[in-house]
Amino acid sequence: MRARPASPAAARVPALEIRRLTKSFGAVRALDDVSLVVESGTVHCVLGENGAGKSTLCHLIGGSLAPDTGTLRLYGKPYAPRRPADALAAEIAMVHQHFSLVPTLTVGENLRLLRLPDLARRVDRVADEYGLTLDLGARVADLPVGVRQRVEIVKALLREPRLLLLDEPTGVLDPVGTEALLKTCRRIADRGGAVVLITHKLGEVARTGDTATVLRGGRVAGGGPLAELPAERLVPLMIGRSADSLDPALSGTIGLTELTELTELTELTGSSMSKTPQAPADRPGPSALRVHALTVRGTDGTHALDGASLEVGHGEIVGVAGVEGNGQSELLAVLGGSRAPDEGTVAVGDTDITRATPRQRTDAGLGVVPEDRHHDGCVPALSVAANLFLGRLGQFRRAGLFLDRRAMRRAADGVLTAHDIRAEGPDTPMSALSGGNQQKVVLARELALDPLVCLAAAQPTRGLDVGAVHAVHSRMREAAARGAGVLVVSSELDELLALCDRVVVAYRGRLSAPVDPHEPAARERIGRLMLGAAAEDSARASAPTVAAPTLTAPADPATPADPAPPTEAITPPTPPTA
Ligand SMILES: Nc1ncnc2c1ncn2[C@@H]1O[C@H](COP(=O)(O)OP(=O)(O)OP(=O)(O)O)[C@@H](O)[C@H]1O
Repeated sequence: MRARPASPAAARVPALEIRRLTKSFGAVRALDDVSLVVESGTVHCVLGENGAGKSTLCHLIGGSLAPDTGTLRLYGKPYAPRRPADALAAEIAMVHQHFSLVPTLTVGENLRLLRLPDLARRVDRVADEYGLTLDLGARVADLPVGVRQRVEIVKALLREPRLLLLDEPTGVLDPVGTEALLKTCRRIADRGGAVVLITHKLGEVARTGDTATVLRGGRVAGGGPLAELPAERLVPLMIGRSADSLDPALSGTIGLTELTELTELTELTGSSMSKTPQAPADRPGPSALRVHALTVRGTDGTHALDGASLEVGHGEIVGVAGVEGNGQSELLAVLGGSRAPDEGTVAVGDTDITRATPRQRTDAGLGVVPEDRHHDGCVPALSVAANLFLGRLGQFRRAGLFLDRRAMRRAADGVLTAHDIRAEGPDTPMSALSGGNQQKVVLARELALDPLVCLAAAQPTRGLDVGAVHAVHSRMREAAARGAGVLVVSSELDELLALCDRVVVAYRGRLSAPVDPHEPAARERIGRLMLGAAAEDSARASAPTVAAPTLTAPADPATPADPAPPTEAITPPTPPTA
């Protein structure tokens, strides 16, 4: 980011002025008379529940959408972008919720697509100034989503923009990555640039932001300098009810624990924990999920998963913590069937699904919420109803042939209401939903599996507003209470501590022995395991506890899962020094 001229006159000109912006999609008014000002030298946070209009605002500033009415001014001059190239020409860079990288190319090849002069110098400069280094030779498809996000952020910074727009950038980052990004935002603002940061995390807002605007139902619900907007004023503006009404377990997930005003909430954490119910005798298999000695090797022989073992009991919620890139992505990919393990077995109930087809996994009762649900979890061009019943459309076929669309719509309507999914209707294309509402669709679909023996979810509350986080936690607890095993991979340690019965830590492709999140020093112990302390001992200790299971084969072995394409291994990141 280039330093801005420091003349007093220049300092008074806002970086961005938005006046009375309105944008509708058919009958949906996504933005309604929205005005806001972003001063240069500041981080301006835009907050609001799922579907409030935040991304639409970003798209209007970034030129990928045009407003119906309203005007924008950039550094004092009229600004009316009609296409993204106009925004780039005006030195605005954006990082969207969904990645725009070409997965089959390397990081370096993706950067070269920007066609920027002096690319090597720019890459070095971003690495020096912001500490954002990249492995230019790594293939994007092989990178965990957090690293892909870092590539997107570097891409934006390479342009040396005057205004940087970040649409929920930290959802896919682990705490270390989040911290680095927030520092980057701060540094940009301190050097005279301007940042618009869209986030659901109030802790991030408190640590990084200078000013905020809260959107609700497409309108400005409030805003101003954050010094005058403590959390107890922001939360009601965002969700229409007071912070006191929130489940204490939520406070960590949305970052409230970092706000001194609300620390007392965290003391209550634990009061609403799920309690492991007695598993009825007729549950299939000895446990809901058994992962035994799973190994996934890269083409260079390094281990992305290195003999990882894990067991989730019926009615139990088990969390996987860890710094990103320590095998969590590969574990979910193996469970979802997009990657075949080199060694080891996976069983759901009493069914071996190690090499099962997606259909066989579903039939065995395994629901999977993948890490990158936009690409792997849904089909954006299909309707919401089709996405809700993906893989189960057969239940709506009449005479084995015709799809009873009315019945499907009726069923979808019920799910939309039950899960508070904000969509015009079941026929709306998935691509027209806000990011958080897409996430709710994927979760609703996987939770509705019948039978649901085990749900494996990566970052289940990523991108969800505080109300939706509350609902998702409740649903996962309900699924466990009904006897399903729930495996949650999350970069939010607070979320895992609040939600789980046991937490294991991924480190260099291994999983530690479980930690009881209710023990007094659980956070510190997990933190040490995340940095590798005692990981070897712990992994050794846990290995014999999961014996190689004797299992039945899936019902239809006719179509074995495709072997995973050869991939380059990702070297786990060097753990940060404490
Ligand atoms: N291309 C589109 N076609 C139709 N409706 C759309 C389209 N894009 C957005 N919408 C609707 O506009 C409203 C605002 O969506 P937007 O994505 O801006 O919300 P958001 O605040 O970013 O939500 P989230 O936090 O879930 O990402 C929603 O009702 C959404 O369904």
